[in-house]
Amino acid sequence: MDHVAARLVSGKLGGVEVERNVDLKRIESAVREILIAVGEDPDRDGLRKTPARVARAYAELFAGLRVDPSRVLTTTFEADHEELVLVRDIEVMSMCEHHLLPFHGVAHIGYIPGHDGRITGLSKLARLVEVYARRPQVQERLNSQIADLLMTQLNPRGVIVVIECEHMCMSMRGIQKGGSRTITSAVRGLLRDDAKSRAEAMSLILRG
Ligand SMILES: Nc1nc2c(ncn2[C@@H]2O[C@H](COP(=O)(O)OP(=O)(O)OP(=O)(O)O)[C@@H](O)[C@H]2O)c(=O)[nH]1
Ligand SMILES: [Zn+2]
Repeated sequence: MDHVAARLVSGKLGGVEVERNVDLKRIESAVREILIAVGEDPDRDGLRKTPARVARAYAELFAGLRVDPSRVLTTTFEADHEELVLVRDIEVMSMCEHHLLPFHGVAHIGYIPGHDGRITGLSKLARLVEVYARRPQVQERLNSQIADLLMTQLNPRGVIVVIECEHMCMSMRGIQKGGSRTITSAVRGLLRDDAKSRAEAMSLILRG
């Protein structure tokens, strides 16, 4: 197995090099065992390559475990902008750590730059979502990890992250309530402490 494929298709996630390879063979043998355990024949034509496919898919879906998120926001600019910057509807695709089933939806990320007026590239916010989402996750942790890293690295006056997702573990199995969306939020700094700033950000987020 070539090393780039073992890491991820491109070898990069969130614009950052994926650090370690994944043990594809180990995933393959585990998937083969699962297929046998659920009553399938892993040697039938349609399933013969499935363990290897799932291994490559998992290498991709969990590549965020092998990327250092603090390397995503390295580009910052002087912009002399001290008001809210908000990127809405950033696609989120993650895997629930309880059932290893997907949850998907959108993230809205806003921040008020620090007094130095430094901002980051807009795409970096989406890249940060990607790195944290490609791990076994719960929505709440995904949400606070994004907010906390922005606070630490960008040194802004405030951060707000709102995530809305549908969880396949609630739609396809268990309670089977398709279409329900879970909304979580994390607010930090001025956006937590100042009701007017928070209300302004929330109204922009909820407008869509
Ligand atoms: N808070 C939170 N819960 C989640 C998330 N994803 C899945 N869950 C929940 O995790 C819980 C796991 O509950 P358990 O009782 O241990 O597992 P279970 O028997 O499969 O639960 P059911 O889904 O109710 O059938 C479920 O209530 C899921 O809905 C998430 O991102 N955040
Ligand atoms: Zn789940």
